[in-house]
Amino acid sequence: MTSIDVQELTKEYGTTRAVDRLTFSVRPGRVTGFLGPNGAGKSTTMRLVLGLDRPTSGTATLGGRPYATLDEPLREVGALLDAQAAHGSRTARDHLLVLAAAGRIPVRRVDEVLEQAGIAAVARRRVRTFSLGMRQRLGIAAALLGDPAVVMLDEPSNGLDPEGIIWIRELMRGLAREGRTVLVSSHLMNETATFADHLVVLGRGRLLADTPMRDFIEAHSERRVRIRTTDPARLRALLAARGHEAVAAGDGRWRVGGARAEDIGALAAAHGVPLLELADEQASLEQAYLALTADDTEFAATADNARQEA
Ligand SMILES: Nc1ncnc2c1ncn2[C@@H]1O[C@H](COP(=O)(O)OP(=O)(O)OP(=O)(O)O)[C@@H](O)[C@H]1O
Repeated sequence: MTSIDVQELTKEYGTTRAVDRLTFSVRPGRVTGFLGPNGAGKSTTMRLVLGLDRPTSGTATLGGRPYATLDEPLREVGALLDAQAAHGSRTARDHLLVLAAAGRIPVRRVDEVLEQAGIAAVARRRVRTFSLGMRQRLGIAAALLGDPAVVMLDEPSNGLDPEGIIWIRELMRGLAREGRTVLVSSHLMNETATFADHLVVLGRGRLLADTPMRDFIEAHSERRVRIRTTDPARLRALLAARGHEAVAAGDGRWRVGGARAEDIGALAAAHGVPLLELADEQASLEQAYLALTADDTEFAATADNARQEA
């Protein structure tokens, strides 16, 4: 089993500290979502793990070894960093054949991954005729070529149509089920919520969170209950007496912050207030993420920016 281990990793470009004393591990058997605002350092971290750049200090290892010392790197780690990387004048199949030859990977794998990525039918077309989504699939095929234990994908949903997005989600879940280590960066929170088990969140090069997704949402969002009743005035009064405020949602429903459905249900039952609807509302990953990263967004529009642009 191969983990990705990042220890006190720092990368400076001139005066910019892209990655700042970062420490985290990515474990096998689950999909880890890699999140953070633009410029937070996600791509730089992935490049450092893949030995494409040298750290200023600290280490990044795969199964305890730096990428440069791996005997058969393509068989140990597969990555999609830039879907435009394939040579436009080559066919998709030739592109993969070149990679396979360099990594001493059998030709049979080329046809397997073309099939797996859903591009077998266009395998003999030149890459420059490919749409962004097809290039993305080719990049993913290349990442899987060596049947690697570790898979790192930078924005894999980019350019994919709805069917492609479902495919990549199933693919990542399947890779994790097979016991592989899967690290996936994304800006799409609703999408990430459908495939990630665990999250690593960066802000300005630093680690903001390294936690199971469920815990992340719980920790960064407020509890809230949605109710609908035939007697809102009475229920509001009962709640107010217990320090809860019911706020009208405008559609006949009420929302009560900081409360649990079971407590409100018991209160309503004890006082004979009929309830038509009662549910705990789970905050979305997007809400939790925005709450956490609000102060770490390098490129957020400020009131001043907004005025200048107006
Ligand atoms: N080769 C480079 N030279 C100079 N600065 C760089 C270089 N690569 C990255 N940076 C800077 O490092 C910081 C982190 O960039 P990085 O691309 O790693 O962020 P990211 O989290 O992947 O962002 P995005 O979500 O926009 O892809 C940014 O401020 C970026 O401008």
